[in-house]
Amino acid sequence: MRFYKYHALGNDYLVLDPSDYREWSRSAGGAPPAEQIRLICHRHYGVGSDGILWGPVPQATGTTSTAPTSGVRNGTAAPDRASGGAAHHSAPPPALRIFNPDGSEAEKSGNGLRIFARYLAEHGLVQGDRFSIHTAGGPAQVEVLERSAGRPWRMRIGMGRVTFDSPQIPVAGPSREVLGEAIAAGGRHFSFSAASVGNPHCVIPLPEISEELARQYGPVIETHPLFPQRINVQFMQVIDRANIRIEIWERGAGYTLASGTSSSAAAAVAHRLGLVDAQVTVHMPGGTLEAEVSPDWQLTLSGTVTKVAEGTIAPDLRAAPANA
Ligand SMILES: N[C@@H](CCC[C@H](N)C(=O)O)C(=O)O
Repeated sequence: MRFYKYHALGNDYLVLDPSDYREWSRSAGGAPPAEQIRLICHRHYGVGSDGILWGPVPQATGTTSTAPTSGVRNGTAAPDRASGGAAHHSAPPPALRIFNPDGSEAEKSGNGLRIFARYLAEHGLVQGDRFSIHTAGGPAQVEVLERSAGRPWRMRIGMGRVTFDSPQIPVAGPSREVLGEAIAAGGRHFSFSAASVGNPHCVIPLPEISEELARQYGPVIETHPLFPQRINVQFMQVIDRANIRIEIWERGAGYTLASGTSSSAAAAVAHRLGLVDAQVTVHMPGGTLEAEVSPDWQLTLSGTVTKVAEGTIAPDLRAAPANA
Protein backbone atom coordinates (compact mmCIF):
# COMPACT_ATOMS: atom_id res chain seq x y z
CA MET A 1 0.00 0.00 0.00
CA ARG A 2 2.60 2.49 -1.13
CA PHE A 3 1.95 6.17 -1.70
CA TYR A 4 4.02 8.85 -3.43
CA LYS A 5 3.42 12.43 -2.38
CA TYR A 6 4.21 15.39 -4.66
CA HIS A 7 3.20 19.02 -4.78
CA ALA A 8 2.84 21.43 -7.67
CA LEU A 9 3.03 24.96 -6.24
CA GLY A 10 1.56 23.78 -2.96
CA ASN A 11 -1.30 21.84 -4.61
CA ASP A 12 -0.44 18.42 -3.15
CA TYR A 13 -1.44 15.00 -4.41
CA LEU A 14 -0.86 11.37 -3.49
CA VAL A 15 -0.15 8.99 -6.34
CA LEU A 16 -1.64 5.57 -5.61
CA ASP A 17 -0.74 2.93 -8.17
CA PRO A 18 -3.63 0.44 -8.60
CA SER A 19 -1.10 -2.40 -8.87
CA ASP A 20 -0.38 -1.79 -5.14
CA TYR A 21 -4.12 -1.85 -4.29
CA ARG A 22 -5.46 -4.97 -6.00
CA GLU A 23 -8.55 -5.21 -3.78
CA TRP A 24 -9.76 -1.74 -4.85
CA SER A 25 -8.65 -2.00 -8.46
CA ARG A 26 -10.59 -5.29 -8.84
CA SER A 27 -13.70 -3.95 -7.10
CA ALA A 28 -16.80 -2.92 -9.04
CA GLY A 29 -15.72 0.73 -9.22
CA GLY A 30 -12.07 -0.16 -9.83
CA ALA A 31 -10.94 2.64 -7.49
CA PRO A 32 -10.65 3.43 -3.76
CA PRO A 33 -14.04 3.73 -2.03
CA ALA A 34 -15.06 7.35 -1.38
CA GLU A 35 -14.79 6.98 2.42
CA GLN A 36 -11.20 5.73 2.04
CA ILE A 37 -10.34 8.68 -0.21
CA ARG A 38 -11.75 11.10 2.37
CA LEU A 39 -9.74 9.44 5.14
CA ILE A 40 -6.43 9.19 3.24
CA CYS A 41 -6.66 12.87 2.15
CA HIS A 42 -7.65 14.09 5.64
CA ARG A 43 -5.06 16.55 7.02
CA HIS A 44 -5.39 15.23 10.61
CA TYR A 45 -6.67 11.67 10.40
CA GLY A 46 -4.94 10.65 7.17
CA VAL A 47 -1.82 11.28 5.08
CA GLY A 48 -3.23 14.62 3.94
CA SER A 49 -3.56 15.93 0.38
CA ASP A 50 -5.63 17.97 -2.08
CA GLY A 51 -6.51 14.77 -3.88
CA ILE A 52 -5.55 11.31 -5.12
CA LEU A 53 -4.06 10.44 -8.50
CA TRP A 54 -5.12 6.86 -9.22
CA GLY A 55 -3.11 5.34 -12.01
CA PRO A 56 -1.94 4.15 -14.36
CA VAL A 57 -5.30 2.56 -15.16
CA PRO A 58 -6.43 0.94 -18.41
CA GLN A 59 -7.76 3.65 -20.69
CA ALA A 60 -11.31 2.30 -20.76
CA THR A 61 -11.72 2.66 -16.99
CA GLY A 62 -10.09 6.08 -17.05
CA THR A 63 -13.28 7.49 -18.53
CA THR A 64 -15.77 5.63 -16.36
CA SER A 65 -17.42 7.33 -13.44
CA THR A 66 -18.10 5.51 -10.23
CA ALA A 67 -17.75 8.65 -8.18
CA PRO A 68 -20.41 9.38 -5.62
CA THR A 69 -20.80 13.12 -6.03
CA SER A 70 -19.26 15.00 -8.93
CA GLY A 71 -20.80 12.97 -11.72
CA VAL A 72 -17.81 12.74 -14.01
CA ARG A 73 -18.74 12.58 -17.65
CA ASN A 74 -16.63 12.55 -20.75
CA GLY A 75 -14.74 15.80 -20.77
CA THR A 76 -15.20 18.56 -23.31
CA ALA A 77 -11.61 19.53 -23.94
CA ALA A 78 -10.64 18.64 -27.47
CA PRO A 79 -7.61 16.44 -28.11
CA ASP A 80 -4.45 18.48 -28.07
CA ARG A 81 -3.59 19.49 -31.61
CA ALA A 82 0.10 18.85 -31.11
CA SER A 83 -0.31 15.58 -29.31
CA GLY A 84 -1.10 13.10 -31.99
CA GLY A 85 -1.57 11.20 -28.72
CA ALA A 86 -2.34 7.54 -28.99
CA ALA A 87 -1.58 7.43 -32.70
CA HIS A 88 2.15 7.72 -31.99
CA HIS A 89 2.28 4.80 -29.57
CA SER A 90 1.77 1.14 -30.19
CA ALA A 91 0.46 0.69 -26.63
CA PRO A 92 -2.37 3.00 -25.50
CA PRO A 93 -1.15 5.94 -23.39
CA PRO A 94 -1.43 5.58 -19.62
CA ALA A 95 -4.68 6.83 -18.15
CA LEU A 96 -5.26 8.65 -14.89
CA ARG A 97 -8.27 8.99 -12.60
CA ILE A 98 -8.37 11.99 -10.27
CA PHE A 99 -10.20 12.08 -6.96
CA ASN A 100 -10.98 15.12 -4.84
CA PRO A 101 -10.59 14.91 -1.05
CA ASP A 102 -14.39 14.81 -0.63
CA GLY A 103 -14.40 11.49 -2.54
CA SER A 104 -15.77 12.90 -5.80
CA GLU A 105 -14.04 12.26 -9.11
CA ALA A 106 -12.68 15.08 -11.31
CA GLU A 107 -12.29 14.93 -15.07
CA LYS A 108 -8.94 16.69 -15.18
CA SER A 109 -6.25 18.37 -13.06
CA GLY A 110 -3.44 20.47 -14.51
CA ASN A 111 -1.19 20.12 -11.47
CA GLY A 112 -2.23 16.49 -11.11
CA LEU A 113 -1.16 15.81 -14.70
CA ARG A 114 2.30 17.30 -14.16
CA ILE A 115 2.69 15.30 -10.96
CA PHE A 116 1.50 12.05 -12.54
CA ALA A 117 3.76 12.67 -15.53
CA ARG A 118 6.77 12.95 -13.22
CA TYR A 119 5.69 9.78 -11.38
CA LEU A 120 5.43 7.86 -14.67
CA ALA A 121 8.77 9.18 -15.93
CA GLU A 122 10.75 8.54 -12.75
CA HIS A 123 9.31 5.04 -12.36
CA GLY A 124 10.19 4.06 -15.94
CA LEU A 125 6.51 3.66 -16.88
CA VAL A 126 6.89 5.82 -20.00
CA GLN A 127 9.74 6.28 -22.45
CA GLY A 128 11.34 9.60 -23.33
CA ASP A 129 10.40 13.17 -22.49
CA ARG A 130 7.23 13.45 -24.59
CA PHE A 131 4.20 11.28 -23.97
CA SER A 132 0.42 11.40 -23.60
CA ILE A 133 -1.77 10.82 -20.55
CA HIS A 134 -5.49 10.13 -20.83
CA THR A 135 -8.00 11.57 -18.38
CA ALA A 136 -11.79 11.55 -18.30
CA GLY A 137 -11.52 15.20 -19.41
CA GLY A 138 -9.55 14.35 -22.54
CA PRO A 139 -5.96 13.54 -23.42
CA ALA A 140 -3.02 15.69 -22.38
CA GLN A 141 0.37 15.89 -24.04
CA VAL A 142 3.34 16.04 -21.67
CA GLU A 143 6.78 17.44 -22.32
CA VAL A 144 9.44 17.14 -19.61
CA LEU A 145 11.40 20.41 -19.83
CA GLU A 146 13.85 19.90 -16.95
CA ARG A 147 14.55 16.82 -14.87
CA SER A 148 17.30 16.70 -12.30
CA ALA A 149 17.85 14.39 -9.34
CA GLY A 150 16.98 15.94 -6.00
CA ARG A 151 15.36 19.04 -7.50
CA PRO A 152 11.88 20.02 -8.70
CA TRP A 153 11.13 19.03 -12.29
CA ARG A 154 9.67 21.39 -14.85
CA MET A 155 7.09 20.24 -17.39
CA ARG A 156 4.77 21.58 -20.08
CA ILE A 157 1.29 20.13 -20.58
CA GLY A 158 -0.94 20.50 -23.63
CA MET A 159 -4.28 20.80 -21.84
CA GLY A 160 -6.62 20.61 -24.86
CA ARG A 161 -9.10 23.16 -26.15
CA VAL A 162 -11.14 25.43 -23.88
CA THR A 163 -14.86 25.89 -24.46
CA PHE A 164 -17.18 28.62 -23.15
CA ASP A 165 -20.35 26.77 -24.33
CA SER A 166 -22.88 26.29 -21.54
CA PRO A 167 -23.97 22.69 -22.35
CA GLN A 168 -20.38 21.48 -22.34
CA ILE A 169 -19.32 23.11 -19.04
CA PRO A 170 -22.22 22.62 -17.92
CA VAL A 171 -24.11 25.80 -16.95
CA ALA A 172 -27.90 25.74 -16.62
CA GLY A 173 -30.18 27.65 -19.01
CA PRO A 174 -30.26 28.12 -22.76
CA SER A 175 -27.32 27.11 -24.92
CA ARG A 176 -24.85 30.04 -25.10
CA GLU A 177 -21.30 31.14 -24.49
CA VAL A 178 -21.14 32.05 -20.80
CA LEU A 179 -19.29 35.37 -20.81
CA GLY A 180 -19.86 38.32 -18.49
CA GLU A 181 -23.08 37.06 -16.88
CA ALA A 182 -24.44 38.04 -13.48
CA ILE A 183 -24.56 35.75 -10.45
CA ALA A 184 -25.83 36.43 -6.93
CA ALA A 185 -24.05 34.54 -4.16
CA GLY A 186 -23.83 35.03 -0.41
CA GLY A 187 -25.63 38.41 -0.60
CA ARG A 188 -23.28 39.81 -3.25
CA HIS A 189 -23.52 40.21 -7.03
CA PHE A 190 -20.64 39.21 -9.29
CA SER A 191 -19.99 39.18 -13.02
CA PHE A 192 -18.66 35.78 -14.15
CA SER A 193 -17.59 33.82 -17.19
CA ALA A 194 -17.56 30.03 -17.33
CA ALA A 195 -15.27 27.64 -19.17
CA SER A 196 -14.43 23.97 -19.44
CA VAL A 197 -10.89 22.72 -19.98
CA GLY A 198 -12.17 19.18 -19.38
CA ASN A 199 -13.49 20.20 -15.96
CA PRO A 200 -15.79 23.15 -15.15
CA HIS A 201 -14.67 26.63 -14.05
CA CYS A 202 -16.34 29.90 -13.04
CA VAL A 203 -14.01 32.92 -13.41
CA ILE A 204 -14.87 36.14 -11.56
CA PRO A 205 -12.79 39.20 -12.50
CA LEU A 206 -12.45 41.77 -9.72
CA PRO A 207 -10.19 44.78 -9.05
CA GLU A 208 -8.99 43.26 -5.74
CA ILE A 209 -8.95 39.63 -4.60
CA SER A 210 -8.04 37.82 -1.38
CA GLU A 211 -8.03 34.42 0.28
CA GLU A 212 -10.95 35.58 2.46
CA LEU A 213 -13.02 36.34 -0.64
CA ALA A 214 -12.39 32.83 -2.02
CA ARG A 215 -13.19 31.19 1.31
CA GLN A 216 -16.38 33.24 1.82
CA TYR A 217 -17.98 33.09 -1.63
CA GLY A 218 -16.25 30.05 -3.19
CA PRO A 219 -18.40 27.41 -1.49
CA VAL A 220 -21.65 29.23 -2.30
CA ILE A 221 -20.72 29.55 -5.99
CA GLU A 222 -19.35 25.95 -6.16
CA THR A 223 -22.81 24.64 -5.31
CA HIS A 224 -24.93 27.34 -7.03
CA PRO A 225 -27.94 25.91 -8.96
CA LEU A 226 -26.49 27.37 -12.18
CA PHE A 227 -23.83 24.65 -12.06
CA PRO A 228 -25.42 21.17 -12.07
CA GLN A 229 -22.06 19.38 -11.64
CA ARG A 230 -20.71 21.96 -9.18
CA ILE A 231 -17.82 24.13 -10.32
CA ASN A 232 -14.27 25.28 -9.58
CA VAL A 233 -14.17 29.01 -8.78
CA GLN A 234 -11.42 31.54 -9.56
CA PHE A 235 -11.41 35.13 -8.33
CA MET A 236 -9.19 36.90 -10.86
CA GLN A 237 -7.30 40.18 -10.77
CA VAL A 238 -5.79 41.33 -14.05
CA ILE A 239 -2.41 42.92 -13.32
CA ASP A 240 -1.44 43.80 -16.91
CA ARG A 241 -1.70 42.18 -20.36
CA ALA A 242 0.75 39.42 -19.43
CA ASN A 243 -0.05 38.77 -15.75
CA ILE A 244 -3.09 37.76 -13.73
CA ARG A 245 -3.56 36.80 -10.08
CA ILE A 246 -6.11 34.23 -8.97
CA GLU A 247 -7.49 33.00 -5.66
CA ILE A 248 -9.04 29.55 -5.99
CA TRP A 249 -11.90 27.60 -4.49
CA GLU A 250 -11.75 24.09 -5.91
CA ARG A 251 -14.76 21.85 -6.35
CA GLY A 252 -14.48 18.97 -3.91
CA ALA A 253 -11.26 20.29 -2.35
CA GLY A 254 -11.93 23.83 -1.06
CA TYR A 255 -9.30 26.55 -0.85
CA THR A 256 -6.05 25.51 -2.56
CA LEU A 257 -2.74 27.29 -3.07
CA ALA A 258 -2.65 26.60 -6.82
CA SER A 259 -4.57 24.86 -9.58
CA GLY A 260 -3.52 24.09 -13.14
CA THR A 261 -6.93 23.84 -14.75
CA SER A 262 -7.98 26.99 -12.84
CA SER A 263 -4.95 28.82 -14.26
CA SER A 264 -5.82 27.62 -17.77
CA ALA A 265 -9.47 28.63 -17.46
CA ALA A 266 -8.67 32.05 -15.97
CA ALA A 267 -6.06 32.80 -18.66
CA ALA A 268 -8.49 31.69 -21.40
CA VAL A 269 -11.37 33.79 -20.03
CA ALA A 270 -9.12 36.85 -19.59
CA HIS A 271 -7.91 36.41 -23.19
CA ARG A 272 -11.47 35.88 -24.51
CA LEU A 273 -12.58 39.08 -22.75
CA GLY A 274 -9.68 40.97 -24.38
CA LEU A 275 -7.99 41.70 -21.04
CA VAL A 276 -4.68 39.89 -21.69
CA ASP A 277 -2.53 38.68 -24.56
CA ALA A 278 -2.02 35.03 -25.46
CA GLN A 279 0.88 34.40 -23.06
CA VAL A 280 -0.04 34.90 -19.43
CA THR A 281 1.79 34.36 -16.15
CA VAL A 282 -0.73 33.19 -13.57
CA HIS A 283 0.21 34.21 -10.03
CA MET A 284 -1.24 32.13 -7.18
CA PRO A 285 -0.47 31.96 -3.46
CA GLY A 286 1.61 28.80 -4.10
CA GLY A 287 3.59 30.14 -7.06
CA THR A 288 3.29 30.88 -10.77
CA LEU A 289 2.35 28.96 -13.92
CA GLU A 290 2.96 30.02 -17.51
CA ALA A 291 -0.18 29.71 -19.65
CA GLU A 292 -0.49 30.07 -23.40
CA VAL A 293 -3.67 30.31 -25.47
CA SER A 294 -3.31 29.41 -29.15
CA PRO A 295 -5.42 31.07 -31.89
CA ASP A 296 -7.69 28.00 -31.95
CA TRP A 297 -8.03 28.05 -28.13
CA GLN A 298 -5.70 25.17 -27.33
CA LEU A 299 -4.14 25.69 -23.90
CA THR A 300 -0.60 24.98 -22.77
CA LEU A 301 0.65 25.18 -19.20
CA SER A 302 4.22 25.06 -17.84
CA GLY A 303 5.38 24.75 -14.24
CA THR A 304 7.24 22.77 -11.64
CA VAL A 305 6.62 19.55 -9.69
CA THR A 306 8.29 18.77 -6.37
CA LYS A 307 8.52 15.32 -4.80
CA VAL A 308 7.67 15.40 -1.09
CA ALA A 309 7.77 11.84 0.24
CA GLU A 310 6.99 8.22 -0.33
CA GLY A 311 5.75 5.71 2.18
CA THR A 312 3.24 3.06 3.12
CA ILE A 313 -0.34 3.52 4.24
CA ALA A 314 -0.78 1.66 7.53
CA PRO A 315 -3.47 -1.03 7.86
CA ASP A 316 -5.16 1.05 10.62
CA LEU A 317 -6.06 3.68 8.04
CA ARG A 318 -7.71 1.11 5.81
CA ALA A 319 -10.06 0.10 8.59
CA ALA A 320 -10.72 3.39 10.37
CA PRO A 321 -13.84 5.48 9.80
CA ALA A 322 -13.26 9.16 8.94
CA ASN A 323 -14.03 10.37 12.49
CA ALA A 324 -11.79 7.80 14.25
N1 LIG B 1 -6.05 21.03 -8.56
C1 LIG B 1 -6.46 20.68 -9.84
C2 LIG B 1 -7.93 20.55 -10.13
C3 LIG B 1 -8.49 19.29 -9.45
C4 LIG B 1 -9.90 18.94 -9.84
C5 LIG B 1 -10.95 19.91 -9.38
N2 LIG B 1 -11.03 20.04 -7.95
C6 LIG B 1 -12.30 19.48 -9.94
O1 LIG B 1 -13.14 18.92 -9.22
O2 LIG B 1 -12.52 19.72 -11.14
C7 LIG B 1 -5.68 21.35 -10.95
O3 LIG B 1 -4.49 21.60 -10.73
O4 LIG B 1 -6.20 21.55 -12.04
